[in-house]
Amino acid sequence: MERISREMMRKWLSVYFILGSQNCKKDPLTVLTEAIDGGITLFQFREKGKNAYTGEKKRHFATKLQSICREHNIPFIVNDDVQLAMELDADGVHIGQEDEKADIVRRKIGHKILGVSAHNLKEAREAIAAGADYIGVGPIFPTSSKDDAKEAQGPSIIRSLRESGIQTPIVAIGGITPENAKEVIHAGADGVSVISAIASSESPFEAARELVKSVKK
Ligand SMILES: Cc1ncc(COP(=O)(O)OP(=O)(O)O)c(N)n1
Ligand SMILES: Cc1ncsc1CCOP(=O)(O)O
Ligand SMILES: [Mg+2]
Repeated sequence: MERISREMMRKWLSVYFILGSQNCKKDPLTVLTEAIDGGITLFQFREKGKNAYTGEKKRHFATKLQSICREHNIPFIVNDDVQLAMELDADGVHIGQEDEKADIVRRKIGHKILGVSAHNLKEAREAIAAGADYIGVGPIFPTSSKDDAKEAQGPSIIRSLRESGIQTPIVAIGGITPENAKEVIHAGADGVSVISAIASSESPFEAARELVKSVKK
């Protein structure tokens, strides 16, 4: 397997859904299946926060979500837990500034997809130098899905990264909805990453469809 091309990465970032057991109103497996039917392009398993599964329960839950992704050809990314990603032979890993260092993770995962969170130009440049295939930028808008989230920066952070010459694929995250998704795409993001817009929706299928439409417009 080779490193993913920028072109393919941009396509996959289009509507990037993140989920953990704590985010869902109904059965997470149903939520993921509906979201896939609605058109999501990439999935991240993010099991953290209050009452999050750990150990064997976490691993078992991850394998169920991964099977659904495999059935539908949706790449499966693991948040934070590099060891779990390797054990499951996931398609990639997402890490942030407080996690294991990106260059070390790149060495561990070979050519799997590496996503790294960045909040400013310095972090973005370091992530790219360390081997990130994409950067996750946010929170763009206020979010209640991450306890330790930094202050929202607005879509201007993405515009400013692009104006500073960052050409690596970028996904915007934090408080993104079908209503504001267009704004971040116009600012230069390749896609949007969401938890609550899909996971807390009465209809994850409709929510995913609306996001797909907004990102395309
Ligand atoms: C696509 C994407 N972007 C950013 C994040 C946030 O990662 P991090 O800063 O490590 O915070 P946690 O998600 O680990 O709480 C992400 N998960 N995905
Ligand atoms: C994981 C993460 N990183 C920055 S904001 C955020 C949470 C995004 O969740 P939501 O889409 O519900 O605002
Ligand atoms: Mg993290």
